[in-house]
Amino acid sequence: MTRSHSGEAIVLASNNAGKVREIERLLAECHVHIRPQGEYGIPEAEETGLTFVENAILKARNAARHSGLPAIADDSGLEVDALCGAPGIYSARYAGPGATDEANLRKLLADLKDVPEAERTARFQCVLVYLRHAEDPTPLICQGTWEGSILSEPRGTSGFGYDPIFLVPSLDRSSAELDPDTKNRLSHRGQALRRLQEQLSA
Ligand SMILES: O=c1nc[nH]c2c1ncn2[C@H]1C[C@H](O)[C@@H](COP(=O)(O)OP(=O)(O)OP(=O)(O)O)O1
Ligand SMILES: [Mg+2]
Repeated sequence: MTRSHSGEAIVLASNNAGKVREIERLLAECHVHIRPQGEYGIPEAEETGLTFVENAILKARNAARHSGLPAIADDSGLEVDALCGAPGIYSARYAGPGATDEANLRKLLADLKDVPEAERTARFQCVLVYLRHAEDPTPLICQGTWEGSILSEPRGTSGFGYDPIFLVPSLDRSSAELDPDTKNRLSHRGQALRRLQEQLSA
């Protein structure tokens, strides 16, 4: 952990409890001390970027600025080929501002109702950004991608977001049917976090 001052907490710039659980689980293994931004009463950043990396930087900078601590942010989403990459960076607000996971997932199923199985390919994208402080000019940026396809009905109860309709072809299960360690081993977020850990300890 040479990039963060030893023992100092890192703020996790996310209000998504599902993400926080997954990231905490992975980072616990390497003794990184992270605290979700909710514990510091940090106001939510506006996600005005046009790319995952821009939004992740905006979120991390907002958390670092308000806390005075290093920060990690995750910007992620689902790209569906039949929808030309939508909902993409707008995944969290696909059914409108402040939409629930359930509303977003239902809208996606409705938009794909006439799309045959073979054309329902999709992938999760995750970009993680680590800033040592709000003005850090050299953020660490790591990415992960998870290929799959969109089911026609939800399956499983684990995870969050679009997990119940994301089919992991190699396992013939939805990502909401995976236990947390299996999801972290395969997922876009797990891949990005392992890369970030390598960079943090380099
Ligand atoms: O592993 C995943 N399994 C299922 N769904 C997922 C996953 N990873 C991202 N997603 C979906 C959830 C949300 O609709 C969007 C992320 O949006 P994104 O703005 O990055 O996060 P958010 O607003 O939920 O929380 P926050 O910005 O506070 O971190 O993509
Ligand atoms: Mg968000």
